[in-house]
Amino acid sequence: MTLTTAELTKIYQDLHQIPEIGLKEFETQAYLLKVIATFPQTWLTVKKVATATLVLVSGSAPHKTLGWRTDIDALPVQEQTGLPFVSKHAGMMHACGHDIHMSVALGLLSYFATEQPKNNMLFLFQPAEENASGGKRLYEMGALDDWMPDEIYGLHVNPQLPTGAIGCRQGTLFAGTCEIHAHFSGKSGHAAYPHLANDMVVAGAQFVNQIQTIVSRNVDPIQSGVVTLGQFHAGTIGNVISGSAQIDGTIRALTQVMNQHIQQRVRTIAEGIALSYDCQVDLDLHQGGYYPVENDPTTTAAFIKTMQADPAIEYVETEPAMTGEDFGFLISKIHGTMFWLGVDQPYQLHSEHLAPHVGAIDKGIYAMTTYFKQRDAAI
Ligand SMILES: CC(=O)N[C@@H](CCC[C@H](N)C(=O)O)C(=O)O
Repeated sequence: MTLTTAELTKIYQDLHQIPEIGLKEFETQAYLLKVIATFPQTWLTVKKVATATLVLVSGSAPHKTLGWRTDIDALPVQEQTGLPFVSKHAGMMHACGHDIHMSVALGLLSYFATEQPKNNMLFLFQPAEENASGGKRLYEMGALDDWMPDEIYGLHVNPQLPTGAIGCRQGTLFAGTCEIHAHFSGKSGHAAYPHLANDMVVAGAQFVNQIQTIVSRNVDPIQSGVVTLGQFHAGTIGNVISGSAQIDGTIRALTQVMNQHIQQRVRTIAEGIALSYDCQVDLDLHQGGYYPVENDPTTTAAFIKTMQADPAIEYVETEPAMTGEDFGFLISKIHGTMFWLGVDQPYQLHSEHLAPHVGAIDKGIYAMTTYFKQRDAAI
């Protein structure tokens, strides 16, 4: 009854074709429910919460609950992979590998729906990892309360690791992030009369430049941080002075203290620009649940030991990464471990060309089935 490689490949290709933006994963949820309905249901209980799906696997002699979290949302990216199973949703793509994540989760669930564990297991198919802290939302609305896991685990694909390799580390795996949304408002006017207007292209450009000094001048060089401004919209035509500029970006840091320090510098610079350019700034710094992903010492030691002991698993000790994950929130509430699953690609996460190696699915399922069986017996 456990899903076969051919079935998992088909599931992956189907999911790849129906990417949806966070909190709108209706088709994805319907597809997941359809697949889950094909598993033996004897010890499964399925619950829907908006676009999230929670599945409890009731153990034979439960003492604890082991949690597995997968994210289900996609990105507003126009796919350019040329794959025969390309996204059917214009402007949307699984460019962060959540289609692989879901396939691994379904494979794992199909195994434990057939082989009953001793302890309970909770499978959380979570929306909105990319845009709206889906994990934090579910936790805070009490969706996990009845089935709260004692430990929680999750993975993320890694294009830079060989297919199926497992990458992990003690301590921080992923950075904490914080979105920057800055809107500058001045006075529009004719290009020929700058003295009668208040140009937000110039104010915005100064903001972009001054932000570059944060990492070079305000971050301890022994530590690290990133501030990327990925979006700048201002103006409509070359001979009109723009009265507004919208600039969006993201902060990354490996500790919450550093994240907050950088947030404060962004705030101060934005206010300084507003003062010196005599304009208004509306600044929204939004961290949500994107805390640093801090792996728990106990669960991570057990996980790494299992990975290293199995000759069929390629285990790699990885460095912390500046990618973010709203798993950071769940892992701040529930002890657990996150790890990378290699998908061997020349492209980065979020690239319109990303086409993860599908061979990673079986290997991810094998690694986690092995670990969960050992953990289930040990606790
Ligand atoms: C793995 C990955 O790429 N995660 C996203 C998480 C989004 C964080 C948030 N929306 C932000 O932009 O700060 C990432 O961009 O790292």
